[in-house]
Amino acid sequence: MTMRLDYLSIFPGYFDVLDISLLGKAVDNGLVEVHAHDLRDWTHDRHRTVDDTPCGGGAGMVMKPDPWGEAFDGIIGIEPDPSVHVIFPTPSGIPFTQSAAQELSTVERVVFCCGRYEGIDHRVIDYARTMWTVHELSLGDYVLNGGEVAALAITEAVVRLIPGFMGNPESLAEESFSPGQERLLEYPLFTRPVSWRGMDVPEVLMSGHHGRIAEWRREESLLLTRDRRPDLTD
Ligand SMILES: Nc1nc2cc(Br)ccc2s1
Repeated sequence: MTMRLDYLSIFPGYFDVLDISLLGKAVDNGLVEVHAHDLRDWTHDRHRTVDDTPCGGGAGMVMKPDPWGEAFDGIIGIEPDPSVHVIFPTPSGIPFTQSAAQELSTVERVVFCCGRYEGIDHRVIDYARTMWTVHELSLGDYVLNGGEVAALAITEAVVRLIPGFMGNPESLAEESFSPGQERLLEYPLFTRPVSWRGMDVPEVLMSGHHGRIAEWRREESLLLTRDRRPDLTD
C-alpha cells in the first residue's frame, strides 16, 4: 500500500524537508507519496488574499473559507469519501497519541490543513466533516505560528509505523508508548566508551547478567516515569 500525503499551506516550502532522511527513503521506495500545495493558488485577487478580520471583532486575522473550499475541490474532490483522513493541527484539538499514529499508519490518504493567523474559518472544518474523516489534533499545550511544524511531527510519527518503512520492525514494538507496552518512559541508554569524562557506564550493564540488566532497566523506567510523568502511571 502506498500512502498519499497532501499538505495545504501558505508556506508549502516547509514540506521540502520530506524529501530527505528516512522520509525521503519512504518516498523513494514507494511507501509514501507527498504533495505540498500553496493555498494561495486557489485565490483570485491580485494580492492572493487568504485572510480577513474576525466576525464579532477580536485581535488578529482569520483564514477565509473560500480558498480552502476550492483547494479541497481541486485536491480531494467534490464527492464525500470517508476513507480520506483530513487533519487540522490546532491547539484546541484532541491530544495526538501513539495509538492515533498507529491508526493513521494504515490509512491510504491523509490531507494536512495547516492553519496560520488566528486559525481557519470554522465552516471549513464543518464542511470537511461532511465529506471526509476529520481529525483536529493537538501536539501539546503550546501555540505555534501555524500548523506546518505540527503536520511534520505527525507525519514522522505516522510514516515510521508503515509496515516496511523501518528496517527493524521489532524495535518499534519495544518503544515507549507502543501498543502493549506498559506506559513507561525509556530507561537511560549507554554505549562505549565505558568511562567518559570521569563518568562510567553502570556496572550492571557490563555484567552480562540479562536478568539483572532487565531489572535495573525496569526500575529506572519506573523511577523516571514516577518523577516526570505521574499521569502515565494512573
Ligand atoms: N500547537 C499548535 N499551534 C498552532 C497554531 C496555529 Br496558527 C495553527 C496550528 C497550530 S497547532
